Amino acid sequence: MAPVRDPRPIVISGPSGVGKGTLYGLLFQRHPDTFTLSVSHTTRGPRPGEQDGVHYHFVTKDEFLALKEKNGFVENAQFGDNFYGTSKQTIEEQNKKGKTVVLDIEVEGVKQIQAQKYPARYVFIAPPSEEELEKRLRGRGTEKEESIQKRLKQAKVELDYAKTGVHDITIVNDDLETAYKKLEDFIFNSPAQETPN
Ligand SMILES: Nc1ncnc2c1ncn2[C@@H]1O[C@H](COP(=O)(O)OP(=O)(O)OP(=O)(O)O)[C@@H](O)[C@H]1O
Repeated sequence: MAPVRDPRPIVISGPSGVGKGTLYGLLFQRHPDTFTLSVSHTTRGPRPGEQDGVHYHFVTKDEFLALKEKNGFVENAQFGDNFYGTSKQTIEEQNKKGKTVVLDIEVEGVKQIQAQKYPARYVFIAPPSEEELEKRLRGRGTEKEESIQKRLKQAKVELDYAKTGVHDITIVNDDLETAYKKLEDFIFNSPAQETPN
């Protein structure tokens, strides 16, 4: 397949459990050396087995805030006591290596990237129905009941935001292979944006 013509990162969002990871996992597997998942910065400590620069860029709170002050993040958020963010430098370094960067982020992050008009392409992954989303979340077996309820509530926020029409494409992940083909086609075949002179 021809290389990705559009150099902008692909921002993938959608409710938890809809299949984002499954879809871009297939993309990475079927197009080796083409894509990379953006490595976030975080102030939380590494968990056993997590490597700096691979799973996260582990930084101190001071380092994080300094980078934020310099407008170094395309998006950042605080969860509990910890800060998380995607740095512009991380995206640009991967771009220079010829990789298309994939970002998997929540609605607030999407809004931040859009607010600062950072060049990106926006893909929203939607569930065939709320019932099916709940089934997948439960079927994955990774979440406790409380977490499932929280994710289902947040799903409504994500779906409402998608209805405002801010994404370049919405893909319903019903049949996995069909959804995958739509994602692949969008990434490889949608015309590259003209760069203004
Ligand atoms: N098209 C599909 N049909 C049926 N099941 C699917 C489909 N796509 C993904 N799944 C299953 O749904 C569950 C959730 O998928 P996945 O973990 O990829 O979701 P996610 O959107 O990345 O979630 P999170 O945001 O929480 O990381 C998994 O068990 C996965 O195997």
